This record gives sequence, C-alpha cells and structure tokens, in this order.
Amino acid sequence: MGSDRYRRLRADYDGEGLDEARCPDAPLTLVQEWLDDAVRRQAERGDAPEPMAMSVATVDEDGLPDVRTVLLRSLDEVGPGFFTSTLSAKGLQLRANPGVAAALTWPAMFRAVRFRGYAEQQAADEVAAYFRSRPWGARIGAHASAQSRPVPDRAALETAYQEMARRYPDTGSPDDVPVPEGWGGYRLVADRVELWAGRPSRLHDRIVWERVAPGGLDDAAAWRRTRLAP
Ligand SMILES: Cc1cc2nc3c(=O)[nH]c(=O)nc-3n(C[C@H](O)[C@H](O)[C@H](O)COP(=O)(O)O)c2cc1C
Repeated sequence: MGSDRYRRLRADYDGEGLDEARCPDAPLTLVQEWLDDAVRRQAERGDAPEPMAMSVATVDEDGLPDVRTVLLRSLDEVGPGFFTSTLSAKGLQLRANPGVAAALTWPAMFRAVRFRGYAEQQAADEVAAYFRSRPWGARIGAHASAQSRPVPDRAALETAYQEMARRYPDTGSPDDVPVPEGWGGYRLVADRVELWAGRPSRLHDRIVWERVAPGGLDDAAAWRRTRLAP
C-alpha cells in the first residue's frame, strides 16, 4: 500500500548559495542578515510569511522528542529568544531537560538556519517588557489559556476570555493586564549554528559553526567553522 502523490512534487533549488568567503568567523552577523533578508522578502514579495516562525524541538523526561512552532522574538550574542508559557508542554520538557534545537526555514529563498544548545529562562524584566508590548487581546488571551492543558470545548475558552476581559478592561495602557502566572520565555544558548542554502541537484551548501570555547555568537575565538556535505 501507499501513495506516491507527494513524491511527484519536485522542485530544484536554485538559491544564491553560501560560500566560505561570505562567512564570518562567528555566525551572529550572518544569521541577523538572513533574518533581515527574510523580513524584507516578505515585505517586498509576500512569499516569506511569518519570517520569524521558528520550530523548537525539546525532549521529554523519557527522551521522546517533541516539536512546535514559535515566533523568534530576539537574537543576540547568546542566541534566539522566544516567549511562551513555562507551564506548557514545552516548558515542562525544558524543565526536565534543557537541551533544545530550533530551525527557521524560508523555502522561497532556499534558506534555513538551525540552532542547538540549551534553554535558559528569560529574565522577569524581559518577560514583563515583552508582555506589555503585546496587543490587549493577546494579553487577555494569555490569561484565558492554560497552554497545553485540556479544555472541554471552544466555548469554555471563549468564556474564559470574556471573564478575563471583564477583569482587566482595555484602558489603552500597557499595564492594564498583569503578566499571567507561568507566562515567560526562553533563550536558546547556542553551541551550534548551521546555515543551509539550497542549490541545484541537491548539492546544497551547509556551513556549521560549532562552539570550541566560551564566548558569544559574535566572538570569533569561540567558534570553529566547517562545511558539511548536503
Ligand atoms: C506561526 C506560529 C507561531 C507561534 N508562535 C508561538 C509563540 O511565540 N509562543 C507560543 O507559546 N506558541 C506559539 N505558537 C503555538 C505553538 O506552536 C504551540 O501550539 C504552543 O506553544 C503549545 O506548544 P506545547 O504544547 O508543545 O508547549 C505558534 C504557532 C504557529 C503556527
């Protein structure tokens, strides 16, 4: 049994590629450039929607992997950061095992970035600053949803939203909704970064930076750069 209907889909990848002459000794500036390129691509051509969508893989206490998409909300010399519930499935998995991997993919640009490392919780002031920047509805939604827990039905979710909306009315102030219990975020402290660029005949470019010494993603002395076969 089985179907070949997905196998017939085939595209040759002909992106710009990536050669060592363009690669800095430390990966941060090039990763930032690719994120900026993806944002510009979406603005100009509309074929890179949600350019900050990042798949985040975690491992549960039994060693079973899990993966979901979040929005990358920061990138600095430590690594990418995102916001979520620390009481969600991913939050509990990261508590049991801080090992984490993440990937962003921009198919229209034939580009992808991968990170591996471990997760560190975002500081409370970072969390509060980001929470205040969200629209009122999203802040209310965070109160109404115990992320990853069962809910009886859609109506229960909407009732919880209405209750929270009554409790914390929209006054136009970023402080009208408190940060919910357990709402937080993580920074992926990266030990490995890969940039992938799709090329014809599946002869893609893969350049990897692996940590060889302490130091940030901007510190040339901290990284060894290698090309991998596709
Ligand atoms: C494009 C996109 C962006 C998302 N961004 C976030 C996010 O920034 N934070 C978040 O907690 N969930 C986000 N989600 C929802 C997650 O994929 C996931 O459903 C949720 O975090 C629960 O995951 P968990 O049960 O594995 O913890 C996003 C989903 C998509 C498709």
